[in-house]
Parts: sequence; structure tokens; C-alpha cells
Amino acid sequence: MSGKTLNFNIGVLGHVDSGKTSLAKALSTVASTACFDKNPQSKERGITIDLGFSSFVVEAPEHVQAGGYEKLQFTLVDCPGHASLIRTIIGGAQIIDGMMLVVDITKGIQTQTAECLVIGEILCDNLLVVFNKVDLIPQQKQKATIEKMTKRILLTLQKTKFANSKIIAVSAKPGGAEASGESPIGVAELIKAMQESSYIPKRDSVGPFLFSVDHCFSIRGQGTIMTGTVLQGMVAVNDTIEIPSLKVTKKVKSMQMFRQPVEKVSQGDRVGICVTQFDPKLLERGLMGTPSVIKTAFGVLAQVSKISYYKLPIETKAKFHVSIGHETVMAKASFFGVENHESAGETFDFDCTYKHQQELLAPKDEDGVTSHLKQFALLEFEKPIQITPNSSLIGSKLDMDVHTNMCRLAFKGELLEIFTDKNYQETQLERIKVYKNKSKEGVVERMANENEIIVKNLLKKDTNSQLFIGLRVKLSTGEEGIIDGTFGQGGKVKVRISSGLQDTTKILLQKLSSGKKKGKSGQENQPSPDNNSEPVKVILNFKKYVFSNSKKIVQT
Ligand SMILES: Nc1nc2c(ncn2[C@@H]2O[C@H](COP(=O)(O)OP(=O)(O)OP(=O)(O)O)[C@@H](O)[C@H]2O)c(=O)[nH]1
Repeated sequence: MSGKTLNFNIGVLGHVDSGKTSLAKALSTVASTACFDKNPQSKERGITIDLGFSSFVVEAPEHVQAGGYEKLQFTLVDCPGHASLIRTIIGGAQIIDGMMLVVDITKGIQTQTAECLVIGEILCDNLLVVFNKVDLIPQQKQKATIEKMTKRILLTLQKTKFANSKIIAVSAKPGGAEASGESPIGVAELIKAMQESSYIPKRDSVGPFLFSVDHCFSIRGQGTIMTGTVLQGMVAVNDTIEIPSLKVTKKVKSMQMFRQPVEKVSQGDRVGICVTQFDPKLLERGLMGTPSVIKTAFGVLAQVSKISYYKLPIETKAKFHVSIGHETVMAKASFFGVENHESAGETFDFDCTYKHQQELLAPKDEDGVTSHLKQFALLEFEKPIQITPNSSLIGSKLDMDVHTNMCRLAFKGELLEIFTDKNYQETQLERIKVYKNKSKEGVVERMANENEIIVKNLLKKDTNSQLFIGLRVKLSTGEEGIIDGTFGQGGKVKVRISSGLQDTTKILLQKLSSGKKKGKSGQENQPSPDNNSEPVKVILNFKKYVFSNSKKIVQT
């Protein structure tokens, strides 16, 4: 290969059996170590269960040549289509520059086609739609069917950021499984469309090296090879890298890109990295990179938004599968937002206070303008996972019955803070000032003097009353007061009414207490003519911090 080659990663996504693997095969000339359903379990089940990688090189189109590249290498990341494997797809989609959505033309958009579109919307900017299996439509109906399906998918795409995507119709494997070696149809046009819609992705060689490992195997006498994609930075032979999940550091012995030895690799490259021997079974998939860049996370804080196709409520305290990179973990979610987002900063700020939300709200469409609510989530993981800062995440309900035909992807987000301390609940959550609006109601037991009343039932006996001293309350008769202190042992409090009680309130309280006295003298069950007035209520509105250990409360 002479001249500079640009590597462009394309995710091949679509519903199960739409023909993704067949298409990748038809497109590729060079197969990497891990392509085309080599996994023995894949063969048994007849479906792709892992990411497959393959590549082919074409002449760089003019706009890529203008960036100094002579050739363009397409690396296809063949993602599994089966619903249960969506977590693998999400992992695969994090490393792609563009996406090819394969649609079986005889079936149209199916549930996982829609889910793949959602993933694409979150994780990539470039989409090409491929209608496959055109050979299954009788020749005379092919043109009309392609036109009809094109109209349909364009309607769907109009609601996404991919409204102007190209649509190409092919037969990746005419005749299907039984056919013997028939040439694919339409693939040359597809390659042309791929060239045209390619671009020079932002590649950044600065910053710490980060590598997403998708396969790992050893070669006797050489070492262990990790194949994957460089997510960030660069690495050279002899550099030291860390595999955090194994808690080891290793020296890079050699590297290969599609069977060519290389000395140095950088962001976006697909590469096999050889290090000194370790058991490849210990690292099926995961992250490695410059020592201490990868964090072990016990939980994260993220800015999130609801995926509009998800039709169920997303409630605080509910559990979701959270996928970050190749990792998927169960997490308990707690949502909160900016009360008045006009006045809040662009990102999360520990110095601000946030309002607890019972559920994650869908973005509202007001007068055709989507208002972007600023919402955040605290995601507490069931077990620690390896992640890197600035990652995207997807929250989903993967255990939802796929036969319901509902989108299982619930929310998407960007990481803001990673909790790397096992005891983050004690040490870090207090910093996230999220409050709930609370209200308590008590009644005036009696008047102590013109400016002071004794209130019962406002606080429970075992409540730490000290937290409430100094807070404002309002009487149902209109006066405002301040909780001045506790009274006795039963949770009663003294409330000071600085402006003094109104005469009407005093009369009412006197009436109520004389009614009670009569009651005490043996007429409890007889309604006293003096005692049919409502008791005077005392209302306390306050904010209670949700994540704070100190159970701090403040006035509303
Ligand atoms: N007639 C016809 N059959 C095809 C075509 N492309 C693929 N097939 C058949 O469709 C079936 C599924 O093809 P695959 O390429 O394994 O589909 P896939 O989308 O990779 O499947 P998963 O990875 O399991 O989701 C196989 O039996 C193929 O032979 C095509 O263009 N025409």
C-alpha cells in the first residue's frame, strides 16, 4: 500500500437476518482475524453473536484526497442483529464513524431496525441505508417495491438527523443460503455511495492512549494479541499500557494493521497489539490504555435525556441496563433537573441545587421547537465497571419482552463525573445537592402567649427536630411564624409569631381549648357547641436534600 490511507469505521447494523454478514462478505476483500462469524457458537446458532471485523481498500474520493489521503480503507464492524445482543451492538457502535443500516426489503423496518436507528442517532453522524434481498422480489415488481420502501424509510428518517441519507438497493447473496456462488448485485453502487458519503473523521492523537479490545487470543512463542480500535491518543511499539480489569501493565511488543506490521497507531485505527503472554480468556472484551486513564466506576453522574421512542415511564429508583463502551451493567437511576434552566449553567455544577424528579421527562415539543430540559441522573452500578471519562451512555430495559415490539432503549447521556471510590455514597453524594420539595402539617395545640403557640403533629416523635428550628411556617388563619424550639418529648414545637396572633385566631384557639376542657370533663362524645370549628393548622414547606448524608433541609 503506497501513500497515506484513511481508515473509516462503518458499523453494519440491522434487524436479525437482514443480511449484514452476507453484505460485509460481499464488500470485503481483506478479512481480519475476527471476521465472518468465526465464533463457533455463531456457527451453531446461525447468527452473528459477536462483532465481526473486515476491511477493504478503495481509491480515496476527491474530498478525502484533499485531506492528504490516497486510499480509503473501510473497516466494517458487523454487529449482531439478534435482540438479545443489543449490548454488543451498543459497544460496537461506539467506535464507528458511519453506519450502514441494512433493511430486508421484503420485511421493511422491523423492531431492531428502529433500535439500531436510535443507537445510530446517539453515537454517529453518518448513515447509509441498504435495502437487501432485492432478488426475492419478482423482477417486474422490483422498481416499484424499491420506490415504495424508499418513501417509507424517508418518512421515518425525517424524524431523525439522518433525513438526507442515501438509500441503495442490493442483493448481497442472491438466492440466499442455498445459492452457489452467485455474484452480489448492486454492491459496486453501494461502494460508490460509501466513498461519496465518507468524510475525514476527527482524529486526535493527543491525550492519553485508549483502546477498545474486542477480541483477544494468544500465539505461541509470540504473546497475547488484543485486537480492537484506538479510541483516543496514540501508542508505539515498546510503550507501556495498562489492562485495568487484570490489574497488569504490559509492554507493546509489536502491532499489525490488517496483517501489515506498524510501529505506531492513533485514534480510529483498527489494530492488533501484541504484548507478553497472558491468558486471553481473562480479557474477552474491554478497555486498555495509558496507565491510570481507565477508571473503575462504582457509579456515575450523567446529563441524560429520554429517548422519544421509549413509551414507558422512566422512574427514579428503577433499574436499567446502562451501557458505556463495551460494558453493560445494571444500575439504579435517580433523576434530577434544573428547576429554572434559563438561569442555570450549561453543564452540571456542584455549586447549584437541583430538583429531584420522580421520573425522567421527555423533551417537550412546543410550537415545533423542542425544548431541551436539562436533566441529570445518578446511576449507581450493581458492580464496578471499567470506563473512561467523556463517554456516552445508553440506558435500556434489555429484559423487556422483545415480542412487545417496543423500543427497549430508554435514555441516552454523557458522563459528567465518575465515582471511583467504593464508598462514594458517604463521600461524594453529599456534594450533589438535589432536593425534594416536602410539606408537613400540624395543628396548634394551644396558645402559650400572644406571640407563641405550641404545635403538635408537625414533626414525628423520632424526627430530629433540631433540623427544623429556624424554619418558617404558615398558619391556616394566615399568620406566619418561625419554629423556635422543641417542646416536651413528643415531637411538639414552639412557634413564634413575631407579628402577634390576630384577635380572631386568639378567640378561635380559646374556643377550641375550652371545648377540649369540656371534653375532658366527661363529654368526649358529645359535640360541644363551642367546638365545631376546624383546628388551626400549621403548614411547613421545606426542601430536603436527597443524596445528602446529613439529611440537610432548607426553607423553600
Ligand atoms: N435471497 C437472499 N438471501 C440473502 C441475501 N443476503 C442474505 N441472505 C440470506 O439471509 C440469511 C441471513 O443472512 P446473514 O448475512 O447471516 O444475516 P445477518 O443480518 O448477518 O444475521 P445476524 O447477524 O444473525 O443478525 C442467510 O440465509 C443468507 O443467505 C440476499 O441478498 N438475497
